[in-house]
Amino acid sequence: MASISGICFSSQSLKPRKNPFLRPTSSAFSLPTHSSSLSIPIRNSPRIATPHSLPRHISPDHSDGSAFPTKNNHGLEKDPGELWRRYVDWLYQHKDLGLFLDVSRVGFTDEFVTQMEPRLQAAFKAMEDLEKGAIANPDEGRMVGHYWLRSPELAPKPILKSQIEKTLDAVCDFADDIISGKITPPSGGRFTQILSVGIGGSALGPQFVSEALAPDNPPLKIRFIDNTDPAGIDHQIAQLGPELSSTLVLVISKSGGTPETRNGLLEVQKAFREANLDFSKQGVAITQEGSLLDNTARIEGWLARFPMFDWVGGRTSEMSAVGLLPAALQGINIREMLKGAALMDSANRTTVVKDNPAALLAMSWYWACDGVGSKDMVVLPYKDSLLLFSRYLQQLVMESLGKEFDLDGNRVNQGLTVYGNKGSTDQHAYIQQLRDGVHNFFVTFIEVLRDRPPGHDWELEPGVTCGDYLFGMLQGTRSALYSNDRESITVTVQEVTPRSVGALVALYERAVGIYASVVNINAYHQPGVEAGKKAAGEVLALQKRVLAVLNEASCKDPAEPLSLDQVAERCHAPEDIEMIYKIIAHMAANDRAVITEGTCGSPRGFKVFLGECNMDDQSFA
Ligand SMILES: O=P(O)(O)OC[C@H]1O[C@](O)(CO)[C@@H](O)[C@@H]1O
Repeated sequence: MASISGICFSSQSLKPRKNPFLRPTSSAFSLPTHSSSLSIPIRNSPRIATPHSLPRHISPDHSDGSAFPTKNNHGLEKDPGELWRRYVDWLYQHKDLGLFLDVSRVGFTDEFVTQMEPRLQAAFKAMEDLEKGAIANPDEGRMVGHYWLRSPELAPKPILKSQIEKTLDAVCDFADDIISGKITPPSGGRFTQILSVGIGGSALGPQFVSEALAPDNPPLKIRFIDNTDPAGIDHQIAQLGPELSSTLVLVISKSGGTPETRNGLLEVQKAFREANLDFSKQGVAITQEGSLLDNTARIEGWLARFPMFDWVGGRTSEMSAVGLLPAALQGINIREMLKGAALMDSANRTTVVKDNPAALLAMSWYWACDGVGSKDMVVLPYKDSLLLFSRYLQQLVMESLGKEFDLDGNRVNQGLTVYGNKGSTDQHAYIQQLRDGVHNFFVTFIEVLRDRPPGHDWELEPGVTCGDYLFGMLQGTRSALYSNDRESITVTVQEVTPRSVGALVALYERAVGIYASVVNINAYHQPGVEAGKKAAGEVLALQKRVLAVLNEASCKDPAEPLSLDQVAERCHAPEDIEMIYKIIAHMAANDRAVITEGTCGSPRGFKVFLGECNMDDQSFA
């Protein structure tokens, strides 16, 4: 009997069919009834005809008869004098932070601004209530308190204030003790590496901040396991090599039950066992009190545990222990990060729209994407160290705004797509399409004025430095895009410092919250993610049934393999035959089942049996 232990897929033979496990979570686009009492200002968009030029979820016939702002028929303003006046008129500056926000290259009209005013005022009120401890995440019945993390005095209860302060002190003390060598690994010497195990909001902030702010020679270097990809995990562990014995492992999970993170932990613990190391002496948990992870860490006596709070969401947890502990261990000044965030929060509490940078962002997003996500946000920092900002923002914005229903239960399929990388690198990749191709985006440039630390610059040709080129590329791209009616926002900071990074995080957290209020959605839950997790769980449950069926068959008659139809029937899941084929193919590729009489591209021909019969397996009984 011929056996094939690995198979290849033919795209022709595996035509997409309905996958019962991975049902779409949102149905096709449909028009909701908008029941909010406020009218939503929308634009007629005669500027450039695109399929998305009218908001899709809002009927233009407002019951209150409000007029739509009309737009300049000749595209965006091009007169240099007018543009300069618009730039000066709308430029926002935060003096203490050295941060500027330029929304002049977004073409909103005065009429649009006037019509947005009541919506933004309502959003400010909602934000004020949120900061005072309202249940701002109604689906989960939770307060939303990430702003208190940098201004504990604003926390609505003294106990919360003291929890925040105590945790911050504990983070600082622990990081100091690790760096100074007061706390040492069992093997002696000092901790030299951090291995951070976490995913989503429990990884993206720490990754962004590390890339942005870690010094060239940090006291501890950081690596991340942020997936359940075994090869990726092996790579990280292999890279640590003998330094595993001086690695501090941070296991970060708010819920304490995320499968990818649990798997990462189990894999790392196995590596520790194989190296004869005691994981508990090097493991640190950051999680909600009483979670599975917290209990494990407590029972196993891990080196330390830090709390995550119920009222801090994963994607807004950078200023909690989640972001602060890894940052502090890398020698990053976390109190400065908090200060930058607090200053930005304070600026964003004004109810004067023009003086409120988060509101200016939210208003510009609304204009640029018709309030329905009709255009994508391309984030282009012109600074290598801010490379991961777009990836960080991707979760913050898309997990917050990508919602099927609004707060009144109407199907709205909201969202705002975020992607990006860095300039000027992307000039030589996809900016060709941005300038000339499909007009489905607006850009956010992140500009950093300081090119290099003082005293390090030099002119690579008379009067021109390397940084001048970077500056020129940014300004040139901004102009070239605008001349072809592509809108952009520019956020400028003096330098990439803990303070400016804290301010950027706070700016976007607030902009997302305000935008969500304006479009009437809950920014603080993520029901769609649960659907994918549930479906993945169902696939794994089916795999267990398949294994049990194969095992039972092998025990009865090892010489008689089963067809896919037989396996599906014995699993009582004939409708899941495609998934069963994929499960078997995956196991075969990993030497965990033997497929006989099969050929690539014709799954129906496969017959399958398990190499060994496990008489103890009662799972199918
Ligand atoms: O910190 P946790 O609970 O492991 O969750 C990780 C991530 O998973 C999500 O819940 C989505 O699955 C994110 O919101 C979160 O940041």
